[in-house]
Amino acid sequence: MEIITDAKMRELLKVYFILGSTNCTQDPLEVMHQAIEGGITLFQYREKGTGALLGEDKYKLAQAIQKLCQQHQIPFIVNDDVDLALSLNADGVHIGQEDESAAAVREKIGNKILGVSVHTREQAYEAIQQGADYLGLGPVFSTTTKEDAKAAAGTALIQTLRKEGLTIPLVGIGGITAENAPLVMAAGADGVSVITAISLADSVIHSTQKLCQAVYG
Ligand SMILES: C=C1C=NC(C(F)(F)F)=NC1=N
Ligand SMILES: [Mg+2]
Repeated sequence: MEIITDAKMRELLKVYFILGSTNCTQDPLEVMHQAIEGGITLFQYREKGTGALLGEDKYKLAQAIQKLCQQHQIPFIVNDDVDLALSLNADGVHIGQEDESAAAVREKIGNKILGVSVHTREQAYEAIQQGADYLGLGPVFSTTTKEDAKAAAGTALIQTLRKEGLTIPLVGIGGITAENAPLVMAAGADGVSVITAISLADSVIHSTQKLCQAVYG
C-alpha cells in the first residue's frame, strides 16, 4: 500500500464518523449501516471510556464494523490501539498526545494512514515532522463525549495554522453538528469529525445527510 496523498486524505476527511459501543444506544452495526448510507467518507473505531468493550468483544465488534466499511470502500481507522489496528490490517491509526509518539507508531504501521490529535501549534509541527498524514484539531465546540476533553478552543488554531501556510490535511472535532460545521470548513478544515451528532441522532441517516450537505455547501 502506497503512502496516501494529501489530496486523497482531504477527500476522506470530509465527513469523518467516529464510533464505539459506548456512543450509541442502538446496535452499533445498525448505526454504521445508516451512517454509511448517509454518506460518511471515513470511519474511526474508538472503543474508550466507561463501559468500553475489551479483548475479544472489542476485537469482534471492530472486525464486524471493518467488514461493513470494506464492503462500501470506507477506510477503517483504529483509535489508540495500534496492536488491534495491525491484527485487523486496518487502513490506519489515530493517536492522541498521551499515546506513544507518532514516529514510533509510523515505524509499526508502515504506509497505513496515521492521524494525530493536536491542541497547539507546537504539537501540530511536531506531528507533521514525525510523519502524520492528517491532524485532528479540537475540541472546537464543547463536547461531553470525551471524558477528559479540554475546553472548547473554537476554530482559532485551525485558522492560525492555515495563516502560517500549513497545508497538511486537517479535521475539526468536538461538538460539531450540521449547524456549526460550515464555521469549521470556513476556518480552513478539510472536513469535520463527528460522534454524537450522528450516533445519537433520531435518524442517523438523515443527520449524516445534513452533515454532508453542510460540509459540501
Ligand atoms: C481525540 C480525537 C481527535 N481527533 C480525531 C480525528 F477526528 F480523527 F482527527 N480523533 C480522535 N479520536
Ligand atoms: Mg504527508
